[in-house]
Amino acid sequence: MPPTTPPFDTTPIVVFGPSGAGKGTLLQKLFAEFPDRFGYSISHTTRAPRPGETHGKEYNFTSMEKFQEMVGQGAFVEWARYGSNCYGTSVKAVEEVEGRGRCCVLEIEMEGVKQVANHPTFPRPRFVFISPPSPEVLEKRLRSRGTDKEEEVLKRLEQGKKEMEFAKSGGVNPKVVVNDDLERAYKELKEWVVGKES
Ligand SMILES: Nc1ncnc2c1ncn2[C@@H]1O[C@H](COP(=O)(O)OP(=O)(O)OP(=O)(O)O)[C@@H](O)[C@H]1O
Repeated sequence: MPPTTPPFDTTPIVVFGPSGAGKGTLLQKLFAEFPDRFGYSISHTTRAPRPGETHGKEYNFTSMEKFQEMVGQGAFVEWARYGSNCYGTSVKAVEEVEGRGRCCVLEIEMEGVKQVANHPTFPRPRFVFISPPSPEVLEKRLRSRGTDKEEEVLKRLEQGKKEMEFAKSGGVNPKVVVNDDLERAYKELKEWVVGKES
């Protein structure tokens, strides 16, 4: 699969998969190997900025009223409410990454993936699902990552099952990369993302 339009294909890439499957680990490798090729979009949020956070840098901070207005206008590729705050990726934020000549990478969860796939105007991105080799390995990785309490681990595993079912359901028909051996999985992801030229 060669790179397409000059200098390369900037069609956004949606990365999803169970928590602990290795999305962050794989993307970190990709961004490190290709520092000028990819970018994350700046999300909108209704939560207040934390000390040190700047509007337009970490997030586009916005009021709930404005956020809801944008939802009504179809301005978000995907959005969600977590607790009392809303978070979303705007079409414009994705286009800004493309405008900088970079390929926008969206690392999102299942509900967001469904919204992206069903968005009325947003062009279809490329979908890749990062799968753990097995549920047992996923559990082991989540535990050895050591970032979550027991209750959180169980919640992530439960949600992970739903993500696995969704990926198989044919809704978005993603490229599937099984993250068994990290170097092998990375090579497969890289070849799918950038082609075999690198
Ligand atoms: N191929 C692999 N073999 C062994 N361990 C791995 C592999 N890939 C990732 N890991 C480890 O598994 C854990 C989970 O990986 P990571 O944090 O990248 O997952 P994630 O999908 O980004 O999770 P989240 O959605 O919660 O951010 C980490 O401790 C990571 O170092």
